[in-house]
Amino acid sequence: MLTIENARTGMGDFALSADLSVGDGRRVAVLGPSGAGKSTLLAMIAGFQPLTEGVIKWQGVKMSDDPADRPISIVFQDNNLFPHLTVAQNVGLGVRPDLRLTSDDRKRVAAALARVGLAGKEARKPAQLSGGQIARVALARVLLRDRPLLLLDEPFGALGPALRTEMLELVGELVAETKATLWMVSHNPEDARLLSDEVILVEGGRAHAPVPTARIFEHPPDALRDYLGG
Ligand SMILES: Nc1ncnc2c1ncn2[C@@H]1O[C@H](COP(=O)(O)OP(=O)(O)OP(=O)(O)O)[C@@H](O)[C@H]1O
Repeated sequence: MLTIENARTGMGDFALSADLSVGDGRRVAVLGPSGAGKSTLLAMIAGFQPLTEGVIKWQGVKMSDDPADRPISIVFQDNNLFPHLTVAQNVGLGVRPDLRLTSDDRKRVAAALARVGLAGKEARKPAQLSGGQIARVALARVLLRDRPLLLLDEPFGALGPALRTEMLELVGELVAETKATLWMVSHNPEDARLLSDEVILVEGGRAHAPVPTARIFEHPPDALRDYLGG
């Protein structure tokens, strides 16, 4: 379980607080108005955004201050690929940041790429891939890292609706296979409906406790009513 206890952070005149927990294997959509602090919440969990108060615990133990030591993979909107590295190298970074891959590592990279539908694309550079394929490379890296918490910060926001649905379905399969807990920031409530069990609403300087997705759609809070069309 991930527990955020009385946590608070701030940047300039912006402040965000959170006091909530999410069980293992849950799929959580993080929704809320633009600028409300959705990315900030993920950055707090990942360790990029320091807390001014409170603590974040994983399985009851305070997480390391070093983001690299946290049990987390994070994918951002730009999919954080290095343009000068090949697809295989970009994925290999997930296991060995110095890219000294053993033959066993290379097999695992190839298997992860095959799992996301990119068999045979190992030697390409990101510029030689479509938007959907780039997103798949980022997911192959996540698969290889095999961390129990997967944080997605709008990684499919630039894709068209059909492709986005396809990618969300793939994410659903991958988290089911790896039993990871998913935290997904989205601007699109349909993404939440498709993939999440629970919704965390971020608004008014607060990340609220998770609510079952169905209940959010039946009784949308004011902050979501506009883009839920209610
Ligand atoms: N470096 C900074 N200094 C001061 N304020 C900042 C800084 N970076 C972000 N902010 C503010 O922090 C708030 C939260 O930003 P954040 O990116 O977490 O929101 P968000 O809900 O993810 O937004 P969006 O949906 O538009 O991506 C915003 O109001 C933003 O203006």
